Amino acid sequence: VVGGSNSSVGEWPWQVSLHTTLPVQIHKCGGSIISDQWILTAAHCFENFPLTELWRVYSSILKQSEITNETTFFKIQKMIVHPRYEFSESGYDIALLKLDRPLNFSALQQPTCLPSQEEINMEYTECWVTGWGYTKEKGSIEDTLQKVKIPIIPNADCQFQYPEHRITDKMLCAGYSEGGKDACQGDSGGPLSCKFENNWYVVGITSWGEGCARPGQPGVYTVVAKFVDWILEQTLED
Ligand SMILES: O=C1CSc2cc(C(=O)N[C@@H](Cc3ccccc3)C(=O)NCCc3cc(Cl)ccc3-n3cnnn3)ccc2N1
Repeated sequence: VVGGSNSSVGEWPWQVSLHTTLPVQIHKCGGSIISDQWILTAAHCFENFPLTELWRVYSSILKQSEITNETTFFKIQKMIVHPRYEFSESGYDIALLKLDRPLNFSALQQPTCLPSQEEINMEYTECWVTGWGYTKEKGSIEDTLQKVKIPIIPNADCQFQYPEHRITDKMLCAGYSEGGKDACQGDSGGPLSCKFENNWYVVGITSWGEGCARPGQPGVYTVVAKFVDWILEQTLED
Protein backbone atom coordinates (compact mmCIF):
# COMPACT_ATOMS: atom_id res chain seq x y z
CA VAL A 1 0.00 0.00 0.00
CA VAL A 2 1.40 3.39 -1.06
CA GLY A 3 0.62 6.48 1.02
CA GLY A 4 -0.99 4.56 3.88
CA SER A 5 -0.36 4.05 7.58
CA ASN A 6 -0.05 1.22 10.10
CA SER A 7 -3.25 -0.63 10.98
CA SER A 8 -3.95 -1.45 14.60
CA VAL A 9 -4.65 -4.85 16.14
CA GLY A 10 -8.06 -6.19 15.12
CA GLU A 11 -8.80 -3.28 12.77
CA TRP A 12 -9.25 -5.53 9.69
CA PRO A 13 -10.03 -8.96 11.25
CA TRP A 14 -11.09 -10.43 7.89
CA GLN A 15 -7.67 -9.75 6.29
CA VAL A 16 -5.50 -12.83 5.84
CA SER A 17 -1.96 -13.34 4.54
CA LEU A 18 -1.44 -16.10 1.96
CA HIS A 19 2.07 -17.58 1.94
CA THR A 20 3.76 -19.90 -0.51
CA THR A 21 6.37 -22.22 0.97
CA LEU A 22 8.63 -23.00 -2.03
CA PRO A 23 11.45 -22.23 -2.70
CA VAL A 24 11.35 -20.19 0.56
CA GLN A 25 8.28 -19.16 2.54
CA ILE A 26 7.03 -15.69 1.62
CA HIS A 27 3.85 -13.63 1.81
CA LYS A 28 2.32 -13.81 -1.66
CA CYS A 29 -1.21 -12.38 -1.55
CA GLY A 30 -3.90 -11.00 0.68
CA GLY A 31 -7.38 -12.44 1.15
CA SER A 32 -10.64 -11.90 3.05
CA ILE A 33 -12.46 -14.22 5.46
CA ILE A 34 -16.09 -14.51 4.24
CA SER A 35 -17.20 -17.50 6.39
CA ASP A 36 -15.70 -19.91 8.93
CA GLN A 37 -14.16 -21.99 6.16
CA TRP A 38 -13.89 -19.80 3.04
CA ILE A 39 -11.38 -17.12 1.94
CA LEU A 40 -12.02 -14.74 -0.98
CA THR A 41 -8.95 -13.72 -2.98
CA ALA A 42 -7.63 -13.11 -6.52
CA ALA A 43 -7.26 -15.79 -9.19
CA HIS A 44 -3.87 -14.46 -10.40
CA CYS A 45 -2.26 -15.41 -7.06
CA PHE A 46 -2.32 -19.06 -8.14
CA GLU A 47 -1.04 -18.67 -11.69
CA ASN A 48 2.42 -20.09 -10.99
CA PHE A 49 1.37 -21.88 -7.78
CA PRO A 50 -1.74 -23.98 -8.49
CA LEU A 51 -0.92 -26.69 -5.95
CA THR A 52 -2.85 -26.29 -2.68
CA GLU A 53 -0.05 -28.02 -0.75
CA LEU A 54 2.25 -25.06 -1.47
CA TRP A 55 0.08 -22.55 0.42
CA ARG A 56 -0.42 -21.49 4.04
CA VAL A 57 -3.20 -19.18 5.25
CA TYR A 58 -2.44 -16.93 8.24
CA SER A 59 -5.30 -15.15 10.03
CA SER A 60 -5.30 -12.68 12.96
CA ILE A 61 -1.89 -11.35 11.89
CA LEU A 62 -0.94 -7.68 12.17
CA LYS A 63 2.79 -8.04 11.56
CA GLN A 64 4.49 -10.50 9.23
CA SER A 65 7.17 -10.84 11.94
CA GLU A 66 4.53 -12.52 14.15
CA ILE A 67 4.81 -15.50 11.79
CA THR A 68 7.32 -18.09 12.98
CA ASN A 69 7.58 -21.87 12.66
CA GLU A 70 5.31 -22.11 15.71
CA THR A 71 2.54 -19.87 14.32
CA THR A 72 -0.61 -21.84 13.50
CA PHE A 73 -1.89 -21.61 9.94
CA PHE A 74 -4.61 -23.15 7.80
CA LYS A 75 -4.02 -25.40 4.87
CA ILE A 76 -6.12 -25.17 1.73
CA GLN A 77 -8.56 -28.05 1.26
CA LYS A 78 -9.99 -26.72 -2.03
CA MET A 79 -8.96 -23.95 -4.43
CA ILE A 80 -11.63 -22.62 -6.83
CA VAL A 81 -10.38 -20.20 -9.52
CA HIS A 82 -13.11 -18.55 -11.59
CA PRO A 83 -13.49 -20.61 -14.79
CA ARG A 84 -13.49 -17.48 -16.97
CA TYR A 85 -10.25 -16.09 -15.48
CA GLU A 86 -7.41 -15.72 -17.99
CA PHE A 87 -5.30 -12.85 -16.64
CA SER A 88 -5.98 -9.93 -14.26
CA GLU A 89 -6.53 -7.30 -16.93
CA SER A 90 -9.22 -9.37 -18.66
CA GLY A 91 -11.24 -9.70 -15.45
CA TYR A 92 -12.80 -12.56 -13.48
CA ASP A 93 -9.81 -12.13 -11.16
CA ILE A 94 -11.48 -13.94 -8.26
CA ALA A 95 -10.85 -17.19 -6.39
CA LEU A 96 -12.15 -19.03 -3.33
CA LEU A 97 -10.12 -21.07 -0.87
CA LYS A 98 -11.73 -23.64 1.40
CA LEU A 99 -9.72 -24.05 4.61
CA ASP A 100 -8.79 -27.51 5.90
CA ARG A 101 -10.76 -26.81 9.08
CA PRO A 102 -13.23 -24.13 10.23
CA LEU A 103 -11.67 -21.11 11.93
CA ASN A 104 -13.05 -19.89 15.27
CA PHE A 105 -14.28 -16.32 15.05
CA SER A 106 -12.75 -13.87 17.50
CA ALA A 107 -11.99 -10.16 17.76
CA LEU A 108 -8.89 -10.87 15.66
CA GLN A 109 -10.38 -13.14 12.98
CA GLN A 110 -13.93 -12.90 11.70
CA PRO A 111 -15.73 -12.59 8.38
CA THR A 112 -16.57 -9.44 6.47
CA CYS A 113 -19.89 -9.00 4.63
CA LEU A 114 -20.46 -9.76 0.98
CA PRO A 115 -22.18 -6.84 -0.77
CA SER A 116 -25.62 -7.44 -2.27
CA GLN A 117 -25.85 -7.29 -6.05
CA GLU A 118 -27.95 -4.16 -6.36
CA GLU A 119 -25.69 -1.92 -4.28
CA ILE A 120 -23.85 0.14 -6.88
CA ASN A 121 -20.28 1.03 -6.01
CA MET A 122 -20.69 4.77 -6.19
CA GLU A 123 -22.74 4.83 -2.97
CA TYR A 124 -19.66 3.77 -1.01
CA THR A 125 -17.97 6.87 0.39
CA GLU A 126 -15.61 5.22 2.85
CA CYS A 127 -13.36 2.60 1.20
CA TRP A 128 -9.97 1.37 2.36
CA VAL A 129 -7.28 -0.76 0.73
CA THR A 130 -5.25 -2.91 3.12
CA GLY A 131 -2.22 -5.14 2.73
CA TRP A 132 1.44 -5.91 3.42
CA GLY A 133 2.47 -4.87 -0.10
CA TYR A 134 5.13 -2.43 -1.24
CA THR A 135 4.86 1.23 -0.13
CA LYS A 136 6.49 2.31 -3.41
CA GLU A 137 6.99 0.74 -6.84
CA LYS A 138 10.48 -0.54 -6.12
CA GLY A 139 9.74 -1.52 -2.55
CA SER A 140 9.50 -4.56 -0.35
CA ILE A 141 6.87 -6.36 1.72
CA GLU A 142 5.86 -4.36 4.79
CA ASP A 143 5.95 -5.84 8.28
CA THR A 144 2.84 -4.06 9.65
CA LEU A 145 -0.48 -4.29 7.80
CA GLN A 146 -1.00 -0.97 6.01
CA LYS A 147 -4.28 0.83 5.30
CA VAL A 148 -5.19 3.72 3.01
CA LYS A 149 -8.52 5.39 2.25
CA ILE A 150 -9.16 5.65 -1.49
CA PRO A 151 -12.26 6.89 -3.38
CA ILE A 152 -14.02 4.75 -5.97
CA ILE A 153 -14.09 6.56 -9.33
CA PRO A 154 -16.66 6.21 -12.13
CA ASN A 155 -15.85 3.48 -14.65
CA ALA A 156 -16.13 6.01 -17.50
CA ASP A 157 -13.30 8.07 -16.01
CA CYS A 158 -11.30 4.91 -15.41
CA GLN A 159 -11.79 3.76 -19.00
CA PHE A 160 -10.34 7.09 -20.22
CA GLN A 161 -7.31 6.57 -17.98
CA TYR A 162 -6.76 3.08 -19.39
CA PRO A 163 -7.41 3.60 -23.13
CA GLU A 164 -5.70 0.32 -24.05
CA HIS A 165 -7.84 -1.74 -21.66
CA ARG A 166 -11.48 -2.70 -21.50
CA ILE A 167 -12.70 -1.64 -18.04
CA THR A 168 -15.73 -3.90 -17.68
CA ASP A 169 -18.75 -3.58 -15.36
CA LYS A 170 -17.13 -6.36 -13.27
CA MET A 171 -14.19 -4.07 -12.52
CA LEU A 172 -14.08 -0.96 -10.36
CA CYS A 173 -11.36 1.64 -10.08
CA ALA A 174 -10.16 3.55 -7.05
CA GLY A 175 -7.56 6.27 -6.80
CA TYR A 176 -6.76 9.95 -6.64
CA SER A 177 -6.20 11.88 -9.89
CA GLU A 178 -2.97 13.18 -8.35
CA GLY A 179 -1.91 9.66 -7.38
CA GLY A 180 0.03 9.08 -4.17
CA LYS A 181 -2.27 6.50 -2.59
CA ASP A 182 -2.80 3.01 -4.05
CA ALA A 183 -2.32 -0.71 -3.67
CA CYS A 184 1.00 -2.13 -4.83
CA GLN A 185 2.88 -5.43 -5.19
CA GLY A 186 1.94 -7.84 -2.41
CA ASP A 187 -1.49 -6.30 -1.84
CA SER A 188 -3.32 -8.26 -4.54
CA GLY A 189 -6.08 -10.63 -3.51
CA GLY A 190 -6.78 -8.44 -0.50
CA PRO A 191 -9.97 -6.47 0.08
CA LEU A 192 -11.15 -3.04 -0.88
CA SER A 193 -13.28 -2.71 2.27
CA CYS A 194 -16.12 -0.19 2.37
CA LYS A 195 -18.09 0.89 5.43
CA PHE A 196 -21.81 1.25 4.74
CA GLU A 197 -24.44 1.91 7.42
CA ASN A 198 -21.97 0.83 10.09
CA ASN A 199 -21.02 -2.50 8.48
CA TRP A 200 -17.92 -3.37 6.48
CA TYR A 201 -18.21 -5.01 3.04
CA VAL A 202 -15.58 -6.51 0.75
CA VAL A 203 -16.58 -4.41 -2.26
CA GLY A 204 -13.45 -5.08 -4.34
CA ILE A 205 -10.56 -7.52 -4.68
CA THR A 206 -7.18 -5.89 -5.38
CA SER A 207 -6.34 -6.93 -8.93
CA TRP A 208 -4.16 -4.74 -11.23
CA GLY A 209 -2.91 -1.27 -12.08
CA GLU A 210 -0.27 0.52 -14.17
CA GLY A 211 2.48 1.05 -11.64
CA CYS A 212 1.60 2.09 -8.09
CA ALA A 213 -0.01 5.40 -7.08
CA ARG A 214 0.83 7.09 -10.37
CA PRO A 215 -1.29 10.15 -11.30
CA GLY A 216 -4.13 9.15 -13.60
CA GLN A 217 -3.46 5.41 -13.14
CA PRO A 218 -5.96 4.19 -10.54
CA GLY A 219 -6.02 0.71 -9.03
CA VAL A 220 -8.43 -1.77 -10.61
CA TYR A 221 -10.47 -4.14 -8.45
CA THR A 222 -12.78 -7.08 -9.07
CA VAL A 223 -16.40 -6.06 -8.29
CA VAL A 224 -17.40 -8.62 -5.65
CA ALA A 225 -21.13 -7.80 -5.97
CA LYS A 226 -21.07 -9.17 -9.54
CA PHE A 227 -19.88 -12.57 -8.25
CA VAL A 228 -22.06 -13.08 -5.16
CA ASP A 229 -24.21 -15.67 -7.01
CA TRP A 230 -21.06 -17.55 -8.04
CA ILE A 231 -19.62 -17.30 -4.52
CA LEU A 232 -22.83 -18.69 -2.97
CA GLU A 233 -23.04 -21.50 -5.56
CA GLN A 234 -19.45 -22.56 -4.86
CA THR A 235 -19.55 -22.23 -1.09
CA LEU A 236 -23.05 -23.32 -0.12
CA GLU A 237 -22.74 -26.57 -2.08
CA ASP A 238 -20.23 -27.89 0.48
O1 LIG B 1 8.25 -11.49 -0.52
C1 LIG B 1 7.79 -11.18 -1.62
C2 LIG B 1 8.72 -10.88 -2.75
S1 LIG B 1 8.07 -9.63 -3.81
C3 LIG B 1 6.39 -10.01 -3.94
C4 LIG B 1 5.70 -9.57 -5.07
C5 LIG B 1 4.32 -9.84 -5.17
C6 LIG B 1 3.58 -9.37 -6.37
O2 LIG B 1 4.16 -8.95 -7.33
N1 LIG B 1 2.23 -9.43 -6.29
C7 LIG B 1 1.42 -8.97 -7.40
C8 LIG B 1 0.45 -10.02 -7.88
C9 LIG B 1 1.05 -11.37 -8.06
C10 LIG B 1 0.80 -12.35 -7.13
C11 LIG B 1 1.33 -13.63 -7.30
C12 LIG B 1 2.12 -13.90 -8.41
C13 LIG B 1 2.40 -12.90 -9.34
C14 LIG B 1 1.86 -11.63 -9.17
C15 LIG B 1 0.61 -7.78 -6.90
O3 LIG B 1 0.30 -7.67 -5.73
N2 LIG B 1 0.26 -6.91 -7.81
C16 LIG B 1 -0.52 -5.71 -7.46
C17 LIG B 1 -1.10 -5.17 -8.74
C18 LIG B 1 -1.70 -3.82 -8.49
C19 LIG B 1 -3.03 -3.72 -8.10
C20 LIG B 1 -3.59 -2.46 -7.88
CL1 LIG B 1 -5.25 -2.33 -7.42
C21 LIG B 1 -2.83 -1.29 -8.04
C22 LIG B 1 -1.49 -1.39 -8.43
C23 LIG B 1 -0.94 -2.65 -8.64
N3 LIG B 1 0.43 -2.74 -9.04
C24 LIG B 1 0.93 -2.42 -10.24
N4 LIG B 1 2.24 -2.65 -10.15
N5 LIG B 1 2.52 -3.11 -8.94
N6 LIG B 1 1.40 -3.17 -8.22
C25 LIG B 1 3.69 -10.53 -4.15
C26 LIG B 1 4.40 -10.95 -3.04
C27 LIG B 1 5.77 -10.71 -2.92
N7 LIG B 1 6.44 -11.17 -1.81
